[in-house]
Amino acid sequence: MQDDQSQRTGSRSAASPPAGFRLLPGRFDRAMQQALLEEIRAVVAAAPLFTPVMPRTGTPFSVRMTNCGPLGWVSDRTGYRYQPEHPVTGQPWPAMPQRLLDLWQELAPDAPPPEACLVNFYAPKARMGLHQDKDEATFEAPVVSVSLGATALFRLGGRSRKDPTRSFRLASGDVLVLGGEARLAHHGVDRLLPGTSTLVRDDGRINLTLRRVTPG
Ligand SMILES: O=C(O)CCC(=O)C(=O)O
Ligand SMILES: [Fe+2]
Repeated sequence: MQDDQSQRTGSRSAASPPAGFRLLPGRFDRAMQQALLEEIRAVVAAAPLFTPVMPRTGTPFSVRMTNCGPLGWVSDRTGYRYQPEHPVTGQPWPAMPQRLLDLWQELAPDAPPPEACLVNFYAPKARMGLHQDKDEATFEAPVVSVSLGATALFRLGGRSRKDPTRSFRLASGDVLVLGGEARLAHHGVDRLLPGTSTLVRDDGRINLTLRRVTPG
């Protein structure tokens, strides 16, 4: 028999996940998801979603983005980077909701506070290719990610792009932590599973990714 965790991670025959990987299914209940969604709506009202493009090629991402916190992650033809202002409005990013700062405190008590919360908005056909989160100047803190809305089929690999990958589902309210050995693990979203949540309208998904960018 598979236990619940191995069923979720599809890890029956694969190697065990890297140390520092944590999946907290249902960490946010529906009421907390709703409250967080309202806070993210306020963030998007102040800092509208933009469509990042790939460096050099200018190919648009299928995911639209914004940020909250002192720094925000952006991508344009000149590269990937963190910056204190919105690339279109030139305004500072809105503050990070206290609920997210509390989550970070709970999951990364020894790390300095998060500086960036990237807000990824996925329409039903959006995806995110396999990548590492490595634009930060420090990897001392974990990446903490919160999923809202449609379930994502998430892929997690290793530090090398060639390492084997495993797939699992990230449902609304799930929290994922990539720290320690897993901090530089490759990961991506293969696709969304339609009809899996009513939280975000039109089968959309929002992912919030909290990161420390500069050394503490
Ligand atoms: O949407 C997700 O679950 C992953 C997002 C991600 O990997 C990123 O923003 O770097
Ligand atoms: Fe990532």
